[in-house]
Amino acid sequence: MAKRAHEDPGLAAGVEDKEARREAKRLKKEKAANRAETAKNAIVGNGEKHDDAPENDTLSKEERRALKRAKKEAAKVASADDAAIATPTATENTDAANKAARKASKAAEKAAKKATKTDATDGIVSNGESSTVSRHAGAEYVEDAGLRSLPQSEIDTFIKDKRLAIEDTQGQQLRPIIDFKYLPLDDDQRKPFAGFKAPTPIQAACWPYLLAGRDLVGVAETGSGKTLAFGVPCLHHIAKLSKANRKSIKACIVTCVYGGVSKDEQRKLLNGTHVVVATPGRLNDFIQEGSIDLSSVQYVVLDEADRMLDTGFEQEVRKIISTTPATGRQTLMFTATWPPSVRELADTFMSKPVKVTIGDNASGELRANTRIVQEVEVMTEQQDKQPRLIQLLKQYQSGKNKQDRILVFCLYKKEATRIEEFIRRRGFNVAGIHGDLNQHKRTESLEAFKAGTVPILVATDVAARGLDIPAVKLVINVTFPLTVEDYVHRIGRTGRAGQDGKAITFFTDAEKGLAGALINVLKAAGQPVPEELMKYGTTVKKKGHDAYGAFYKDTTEMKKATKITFD
Ligand SMILES: Nc1ncnc2c1ncn2[C@@H]1O[C@H](COP(=O)(O)OP(=O)(O)OP(=O)(O)O)[C@@H](O)[C@H]1O
Repeated sequence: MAKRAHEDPGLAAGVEDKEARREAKRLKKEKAANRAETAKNAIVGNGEKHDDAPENDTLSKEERRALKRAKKEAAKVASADDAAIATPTATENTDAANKAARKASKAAEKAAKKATKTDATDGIVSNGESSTVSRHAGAEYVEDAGLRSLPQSEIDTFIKDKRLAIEDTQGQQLRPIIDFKYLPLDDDQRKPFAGFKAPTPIQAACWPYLLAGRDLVGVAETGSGKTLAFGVPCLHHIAKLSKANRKSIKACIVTCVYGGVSKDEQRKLLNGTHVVVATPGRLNDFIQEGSIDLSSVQYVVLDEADRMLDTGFEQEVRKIISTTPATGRQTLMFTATWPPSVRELADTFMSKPVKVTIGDNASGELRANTRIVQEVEVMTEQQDKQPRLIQLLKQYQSGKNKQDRILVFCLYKKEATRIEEFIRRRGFNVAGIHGDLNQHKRTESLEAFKAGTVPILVATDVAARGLDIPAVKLVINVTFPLTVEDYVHRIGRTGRAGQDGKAITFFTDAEKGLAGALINVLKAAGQPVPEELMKYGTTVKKKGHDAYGAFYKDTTEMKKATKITFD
């Protein structure tokens, strides 16, 4: 039974020791409070603490271990305390307890010091002010002095001219990196854009937030350079890791670009890989068979994010994300189209993301690249399509344009095969890419088209998204896709990287349900709307197709956010 100190004078020394231990504990608590204060200072603009500035997230593995040790020691001290109370003769234990208390206190102090240091280096210096956002361990962004010293008017002009909107519920304000020279990279990391003049708007706007470790949704038209927008900070992040910490997969980029490469080949490549780029299905296959481990991943990108989150892929993506760390993970979503049906779902994977939208489109309306001239030809008869297609091919591949690349989209694999054959029989040099062809054939077709040796490629929607084929002059939609989002992606294979492009679309009664949404896309891009299309009406069906409709909720945009004005 516990004895009180005054009942036994022999306990006096023990009481003093206890006092000392209490003092040690108090000190430790104080340090923890300081540490919490440091974390609290990891705030963004509006003074709210960032949800994800948890103590442990900012610590390295080593630091976490030290903290764990410290906690253990503290627990030992606590039990030693109890023992001292419970056993009058516990004085002989107090030396050990004192030692443990000192050790625990020291370890906690060390961890706190390290943590403070980490928090400090996670800081962001922007506009001359020093503030801290410790979203992810190691995330560090110090705004370049040159960028900081630019007159605000120059930044404002850039934002206005590029029609850039940044929404951040955290109110963090970071200047867009309007010139490559303001990127904190070494020479090696500059190679991917060595030939480019300036960052594209989506790159300029996203880079600072991504380098600062923030979660982010980036919405920008097709061909606007989104790949480097997430790729550059990804590689920078990995390059910064110590060799020991770089052993496993650190970044995972999930895309829906067509797959089909042999598993064996890919499995071999996984060894020693830092970045994995994969389709959801293949990635889950590897996770299930245990050939890939994403538990050390710190950077997750959903490219073509709307597609990744729609009914076809959502569960696959959920499974993948559940195998990555829940905290300390930076999650990014990039897309050219951002239907309301997936916005709320997207939020469930991210923590207070910044939203960057290019093109006066803060609400994320469905928008096509405005450099693409869009023509819609309404046809009453399906059989009118083939002769018209040949007419167009002749027209656009004549004289000096003989080798111009033309991408012809069909809806179904069988249709694509039929159209490819039909075009070939008419004397054109053509290749095909669709799901019925084996990977070897697909790659061969794609390479020939890219190289320009085969200037016409007939494709299904496997080639609608993500494929970057330079200098496609014309996209012809022989059959309209199942959604208007897919239409925007299909035509987005032309007009890339600042070039002009053209898209000609055959539209028949069969697609009349999509007429309203198509009219909106045409109008938003300043394109003419043919009378014959208007006759189908302008109603936009919320549930155009299962792939987008099943989870449709008539939500407004993302949660209310502060629009940054950079004043
Ligand atoms: N800063 C830049 N200046 C000029 N060209 C660039 C720049 N950044 C990227 N590009 C080029 O622009 C093209 C399109 O880029 P990318 O494929 O990243 O577009 P995207 O926005 O991801 O398109 P999509 O939505 O269709 O997938 C690529 O050929 C890329 O090399």
